Amino acid sequence: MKNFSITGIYTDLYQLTMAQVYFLTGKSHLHCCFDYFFRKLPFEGGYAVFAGLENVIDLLQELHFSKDDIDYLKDIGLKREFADSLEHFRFRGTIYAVKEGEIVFPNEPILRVEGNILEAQIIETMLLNILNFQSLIATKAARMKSVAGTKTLIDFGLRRAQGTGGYHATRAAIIGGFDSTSNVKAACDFGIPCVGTMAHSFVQSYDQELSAFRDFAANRPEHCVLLVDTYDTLRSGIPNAITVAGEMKARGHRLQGIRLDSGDLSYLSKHARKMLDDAGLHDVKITVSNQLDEWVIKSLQDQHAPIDIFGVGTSLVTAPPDAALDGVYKLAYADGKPRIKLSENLKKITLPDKKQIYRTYLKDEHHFDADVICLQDEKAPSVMHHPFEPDKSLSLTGRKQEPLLHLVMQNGKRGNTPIPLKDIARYTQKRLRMLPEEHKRFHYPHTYKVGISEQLRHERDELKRLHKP
Ligand SMILES: Nc1ncnc2c1ncn2[C@@H]1O[C@H](COP(=O)(O)OP(=O)(O)OP(=O)(O)O)[C@@H](O)[C@H]1O
Ligand SMILES: O=P(O)(O)OC[C@H]1O[C@H](OP(=O)(O)OP(=O)(O)O)[C@H](O)[C@@H]1O
Ligand SMILES: O=C(O)c1cccnc1
Repeated sequence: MKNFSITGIYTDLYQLTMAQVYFLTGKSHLHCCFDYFFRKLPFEGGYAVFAGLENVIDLLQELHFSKDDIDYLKDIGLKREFADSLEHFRFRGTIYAVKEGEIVFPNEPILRVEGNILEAQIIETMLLNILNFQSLIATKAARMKSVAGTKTLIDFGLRRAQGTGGYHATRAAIIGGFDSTSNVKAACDFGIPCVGTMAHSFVQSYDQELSAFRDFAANRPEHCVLLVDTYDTLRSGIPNAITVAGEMKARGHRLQGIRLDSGDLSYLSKHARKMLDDAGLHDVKITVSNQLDEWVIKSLQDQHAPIDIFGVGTSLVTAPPDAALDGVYKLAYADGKPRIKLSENLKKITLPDKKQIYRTYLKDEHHFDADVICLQDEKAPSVMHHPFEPDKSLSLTGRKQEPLLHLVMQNGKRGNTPIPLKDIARYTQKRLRMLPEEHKRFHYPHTYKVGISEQLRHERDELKRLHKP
């Protein structure tokens, strides 16, 4: 897998300023652990899809500071002694994480970085930047996939994305369930099927729509999808497409499809299907696009629109109404001791120490309905407590449980062979099938239970007492 060329300065200045203090005060080797977790599910949904892990591992393996980076850091005021030491910086930490593509929930320590405080601090911004964005987009994509079912989803988002974010958005879309992309660079780098139709400008540049279709078909007869809504979809676009399909057939080719990009997509697709079928073109596929999102796709499905392919841009890559996943990176352990961050807001008090997450299955053992966070070395807990409401608990006795955190990087080296994107995407769909339906509905999904073990609760409450003035 390839990545943008990213070096150690892909971070916030304060990470380096703190690292400088650790370096100059001889604390660089302090061992610590940071947890990555988020607090709020996006889209008022019932789950999130964890994405970006493989990119993080790849980047951490390569992470270094170039000579130019070091000169720049000196220019902006970092001390020469510290800046020069970065020439030898390499990430040598250890990472535990849930599998990429896993279904995850608020407050779960989805990923843990263990290392010296200098390296663990410097990587925070890059790690959050990648995981928050890709997890957000993978979750949005999964919502679209959940309503598109077996129909094809294409990412058309690059032009609408927040700058180069469109690159990783494509990767995340595939994890969430998209099939292909129009984004050539992402397709090339990540091994994703690369597809495309035609733009209105192509049709407009000809005096006749039919001539445009003919030239396009002649030039790419194996992959020809004609955009039929430039002038009049039913009276011009589709009849012209049918004419060209006939001509292609006579030359031993097949028109792959048509694309509708405006108007009532249900009404037009029904008429288009009938016109194509009446012409014997049963295998010509109908693609639609135009400001689609999960709600429009669901509505079109409910209207039984005979659409084969949905092309989605803006809503996929910008993920409205949530511009970001609120994932954070918090210190949980340092210098041999568990650490806590207190807050007036109970929900913002962090969970101390090195932890594990156990996923708990229903009796059928094919569906999961609760996760419990515990201390790393605990066996699967038999009871879980509500993290903030002391009276609420749930017995887990006799239930199948599965640890979610796995070693993915040890002392700076990848712990496994890279996982192909296709396999990650397959894993996401498999896990989504194991999540009960009530957590997947769009309106007021049932809240998935995430609790803490007795021992973790005890440790957290002791630390709270210790630090409360
Ligand atoms: N049958 C349908 N059911 C639900 N939503 C639809 C349907 N048809 C189209 N839409 C969606 O409605 C939104 C607006 O469509 P609208 O017809 O106003 O725009 P338009 O066709 O692009 O207009 P214009 O002709 O100016 O290009 C789009 O998000 C589109 O995907
Ligand atoms: O609506 P979105 O979900 O963002 O999907 C991407 C849109 O981008 C293209 O339109 P654009 O007007 O940019 O170019 P075109 O002339 O090819 O239609 C395409 O036709 C879609 O409508
Ligand atoms: O290939 C297409 O049809 C396409 C590509 C990008 C954006 N909209 C459409």
